[in-house]
Amino acid sequence: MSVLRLRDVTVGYGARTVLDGLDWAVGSEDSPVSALLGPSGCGKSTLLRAIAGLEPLVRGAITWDGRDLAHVPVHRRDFGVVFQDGQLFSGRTVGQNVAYGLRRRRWSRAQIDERVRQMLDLVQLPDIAERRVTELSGGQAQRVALARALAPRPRLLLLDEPLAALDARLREELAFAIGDIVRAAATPTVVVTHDRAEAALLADEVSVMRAGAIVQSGTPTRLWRRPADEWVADFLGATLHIDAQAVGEALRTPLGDLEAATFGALPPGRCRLALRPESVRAEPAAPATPAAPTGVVTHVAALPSGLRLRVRTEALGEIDAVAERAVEVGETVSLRLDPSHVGVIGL
Ligand SMILES: Nc1ncnc2c1ncn2[C@@H]1O[C@H](COP(=O)(O)OP(=O)(O)OP(=O)(O)O)[C@@H](O)[C@H]1O
Repeated sequence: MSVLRLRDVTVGYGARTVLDGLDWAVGSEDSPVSALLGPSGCGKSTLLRAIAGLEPLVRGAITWDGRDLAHVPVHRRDFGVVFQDGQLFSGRTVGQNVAYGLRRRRWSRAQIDERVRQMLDLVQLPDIAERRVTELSGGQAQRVALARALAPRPRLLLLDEPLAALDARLREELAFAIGDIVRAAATPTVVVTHDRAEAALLADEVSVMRAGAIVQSGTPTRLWRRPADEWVADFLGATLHIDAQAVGEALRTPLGDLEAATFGALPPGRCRLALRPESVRAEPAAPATPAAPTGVVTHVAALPSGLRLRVRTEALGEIDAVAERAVEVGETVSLRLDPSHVGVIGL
């Protein structure tokens, strides 16, 4: 599989630098789908536009298979692009939309018909070639936009927040589907999103972007388990950071001991842990030992995923936790860390 490499990529609007010496590589065999994840305004769309050839570089280079793209115009890059709202041609049918890039490339009528059929099968919308695009639901429209972008066999697909305009349930369903579709088409793909769950649903590798630079890349699991710093941990959903100390086989924390071996190689001495609400389990039962950490419940909310609590503790003040059994405000609970939801920062 071919690889897109960015080296020292710098892009600005007027005097303002938006991408600042950015290095990145996407499209490797192991990770055909890469997500670019970052908060609003960090430069994700600018980066996608620079890759597409729509923004000039102030400095640096973008190469495809080692070849510099500086003088390759947008239409010669053979990159497919899908934006947030699909941007289908509203006066045309679904089939005419999917055929658009093929007509421009002067494919024959028979080749176009066959490819349109293949693409609509791929996005699981067979039999709608004759339909007007104004009659489609939001999810169907995004599938058609994907079919249109993939039809001319682009060597790279760029998706800019492709699910942002859809409701939550459809977003999740389509996130899996888009991942399947681009892998089936064997097209390396970059998808821009500000939603960490969407990034994990879609991509093999996630790159976290902050203020014009990539701060960490890795599999979603790697990012949850080993966030590069506290900012990355928070952006990925951490609500608390605590100190921990490796002592023999144990990792000592203000919320009890963990088995150090669970975390793989840890540096000797102190480290910092990133906790999400799911990292802390609260039990209404009294603690087994007097030394076990406890807290008093101050808030309870029933979320679809289970009970979410806020608990006042002596050592750490108010912290977030989850509970499997019903608890009430004012109740004392024992607290236990769930190592499968604990991240170690900065390794
Ligand atoms: N055409 C432009 N002219 C001037 N400034 C721009 C232009 N486009 C973007 N910017 C600025 O560049 C910064 C990065 O914008 P960009 O759209 O790349 O961010 P983003 O991470 O995609 O954000 P979002 O998730 O909100 O779309 C923002 O501060 C934005 O205001």
